[in-house]
Amino acid sequence: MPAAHGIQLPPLSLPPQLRGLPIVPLLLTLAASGIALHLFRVWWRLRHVPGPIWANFTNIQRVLWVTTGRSHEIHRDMHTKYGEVVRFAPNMVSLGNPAWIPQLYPIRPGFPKSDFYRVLMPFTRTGGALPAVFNTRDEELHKKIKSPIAPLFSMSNTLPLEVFVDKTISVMMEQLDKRFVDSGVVFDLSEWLQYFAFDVMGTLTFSKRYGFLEEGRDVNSMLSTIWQYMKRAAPYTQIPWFDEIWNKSNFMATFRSASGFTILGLVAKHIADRKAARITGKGADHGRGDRDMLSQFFELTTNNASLPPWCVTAWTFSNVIAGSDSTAIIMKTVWFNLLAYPDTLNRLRAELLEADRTAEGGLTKPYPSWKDVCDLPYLDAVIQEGLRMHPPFCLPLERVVPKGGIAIGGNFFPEGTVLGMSPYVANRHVPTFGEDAEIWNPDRWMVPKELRQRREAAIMSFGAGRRVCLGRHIAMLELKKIVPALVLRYEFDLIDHKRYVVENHWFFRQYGIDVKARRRVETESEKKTVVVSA
Ligand code: HEM
Repeated sequence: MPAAHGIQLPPLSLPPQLRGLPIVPLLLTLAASGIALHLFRVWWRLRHVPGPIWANFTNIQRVLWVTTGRSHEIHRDMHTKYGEVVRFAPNMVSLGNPAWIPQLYPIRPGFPKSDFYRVLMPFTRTGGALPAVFNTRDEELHKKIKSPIAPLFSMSNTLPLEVFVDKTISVMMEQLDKRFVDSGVVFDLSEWLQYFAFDVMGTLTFSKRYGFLEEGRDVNSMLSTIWQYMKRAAPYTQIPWFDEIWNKSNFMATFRSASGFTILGLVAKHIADRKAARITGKGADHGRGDRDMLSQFFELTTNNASLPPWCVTAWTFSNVIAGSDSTAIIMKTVWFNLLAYPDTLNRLRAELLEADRTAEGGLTKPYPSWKDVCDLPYLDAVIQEGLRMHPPFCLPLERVVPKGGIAIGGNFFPEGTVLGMSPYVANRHVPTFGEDAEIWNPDRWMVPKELRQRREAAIMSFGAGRRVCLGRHIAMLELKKIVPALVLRYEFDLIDHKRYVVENHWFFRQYGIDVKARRRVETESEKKTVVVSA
């Protein structure tokens, strides 16, 4: 043994009583016993819950499910195989019966979101992880940042925004007419619906379209950036402790751009521009005294000093990330299915034409107003069915069982267990939605009131309870505006329904609604149009 600083170290040797024992095998046995004991305890905790064997011991398989892009179907198949309660991971159980929604997603606090949602927080080296209304798990903080903006999203505050939806519709139609109508050019309708949904949210939030519709492309790669962000984040949601080390540490962020950074950059730019405009007195105003949402966000912080300084960023980030893709996904689902099932499209068009004939003065021109169409039963059924078929968020919406544990459906889940229900699974629950739950059938909503209400309460597309979607009225406004507007103006020929592709990485993505467009021959009443300027 070499001397350190001249001190002679004694040779390493075992105590005499241990000499002769097989130390290495002993250590290995001890380690193996420790691991076996740990795995036994992990399994024991939720041993009563059925599921695939590996789910008792590791999260790895559920991470892999998400990487396939088909986790929604895998989750559904797991429920078909194991029943309404399935163990997906050592501490995570998926529930599949919508009757349990009120227990799992109560209105009262005390059933917080799981670490899944922390993964979805954008992270920067200087600012750390940014909590937004959607992803914060801290219930106090959630209340603090949600309460001030909740009134902005009420139905009565949403309706005045209709004029901006109209403007965006007119830009879309101008572009479709110019580029595709009667030219025989095939285009992907799904892309244009996505451009529309984003440009509507851009208008509502910043008084500016992002320019997707005018340019007919993904300007500044914003759409692909959001998609890449989701795609990258989705597998980590299944193993959040790893995200903490890998994506949410300053050390790692030194070497690569942090998650959500680009979108935050875009949000920050809009906020900075607006601050500058406010100083020069050129803040955005819609001209009717209504201010865009960013202006309203600023006003809220001016009057409330107790709000955290990053509030405006968090609210705006929510609008960009939670409000556009989600609505686009439903628009695409509705349109793909209307085209794939032309009977349903014809029936919807007949309902709209009938309304045009019978309503006093006909439907509002050039696009039906919300008031004209909001109560049309078949339109409503079509939108509900679109929401049911492809909910945009398609992994279990996870919550953590509070102190004392909870019994749901005859199963007891101890405190700390993560429970979740996937909207895709709940929305296909056969006893609730019928044997044909896998298939597009708007008629399932044209049923007696009581059954319809039961189905409405069972649909999980907007989430439920305390954390139900804040923007659902805005989404319904957009959906009930764009669908009739396109139905009345165009005939689309779907080239091949097999080109339609869906992928799920927490958000759904669909593409391949390849169509040719023609102008529909309008009735006399429809020809009485008025011009809406963009
Ligand atoms: C069809 C369109 C939409 C669907 C299906 C949808 C779906 C959802 C779902 C499922 C949740 C709850 C997620 C959970 O529990 O983990 C949610 C929350 C939320 N959504 Fe939406 N959303 C849509 C449109 C919008 C729009 C247009 C906005 C904003 C303009 C928006 C803003 C929000 C916000 C802020 C939350 C968080 C609410 C909270 O935690 O208190 N959403 N949405």
